[in-house]
Amino acid sequence: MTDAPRTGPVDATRIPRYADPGTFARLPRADQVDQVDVAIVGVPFDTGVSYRPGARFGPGHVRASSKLLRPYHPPLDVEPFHAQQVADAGDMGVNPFDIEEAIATIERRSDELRADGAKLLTIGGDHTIALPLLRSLHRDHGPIAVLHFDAHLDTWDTYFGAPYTHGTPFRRAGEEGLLDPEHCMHIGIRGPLYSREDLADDDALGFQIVRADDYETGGTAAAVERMRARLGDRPVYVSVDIDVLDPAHAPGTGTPEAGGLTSRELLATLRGLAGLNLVGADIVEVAPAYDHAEITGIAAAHVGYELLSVLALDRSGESQ
Ligand SMILES: N=C(N)NCCCC(=O)O
Ligand SMILES: [Zn+2]
Ligand SMILES: [Zn+2]
Repeated sequence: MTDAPRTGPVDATRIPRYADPGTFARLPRADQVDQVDVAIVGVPFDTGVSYRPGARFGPGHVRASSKLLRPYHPPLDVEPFHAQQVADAGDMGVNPFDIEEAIATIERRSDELRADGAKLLTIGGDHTIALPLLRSLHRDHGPIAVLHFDAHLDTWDTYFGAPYTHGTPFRRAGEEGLLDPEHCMHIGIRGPLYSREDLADDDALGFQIVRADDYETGGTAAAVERMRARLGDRPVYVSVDIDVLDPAHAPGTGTPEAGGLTSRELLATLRGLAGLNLVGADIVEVAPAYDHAEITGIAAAHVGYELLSVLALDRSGESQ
């Protein structure tokens, strides 16, 4: 990274926030800057869902809900848009009628967008998209420590015989050798399963679990401690299914489950990643048709801001 001046967001004291076509956080487009450290990229795809559709509209909604973000992050003492060049690379053009073609496109576009060293923060889209993104990252980093925030395990085998769905990406990733089984973790798991075997299968893939209920007993600090111990110094991919939040904090999603994290707990947990080796991240399952007053969109935008802030600390070599 050089000390070249960075192009930051549009100044909200000169051009009102609601005035322009929406990039994430009013950042420049990728084609407006010389070099990109972190690319925000939308993946408007929801053909993998098992219940409510609509996450294909997630990228636009999260961008629209991100206009109020400001340049300075006090708890981490970092300016995520100045410590690194962040830019919005727009949306991938993925086929809504052919899941296998869609995931091949996502994998190829991830390779292309990362070719010059940019890291990706991807906005879904349903959780299916994590599989091709991990395939792409595995080529550069080998087995990945996946930190997965979700109400659901997403390690099921098939739905209606279909192997590529939003409930199965981490099962496929494990089978394909993309995961580092000593260093993966789910956070926020809760609710009914199909059977006991779901947990045994999940365990065999290498996931440890911080359950949503664990926040009741140990609080955020204990969750962060377990998370950091599990991830160590491995290359970490952070996958945030917005349904990790309680439906009160994220109604706009396709498979809501009661009893989830508050947005404060999620944001504070993400902050606990400072200093770890993040190689990429996604925010998935935002389905705006079920949202109200941008509750879910704003939560997702702040998740993005926390991720960009810990990425900035990675790059500058600072840590908490
Ligand atoms: N939201 C995600 N990623 N997965 C949910 C799968 C839930 C199910 O239909 O059993
Ligand atoms: Zn989920
Ligand atoms: Zn999920």
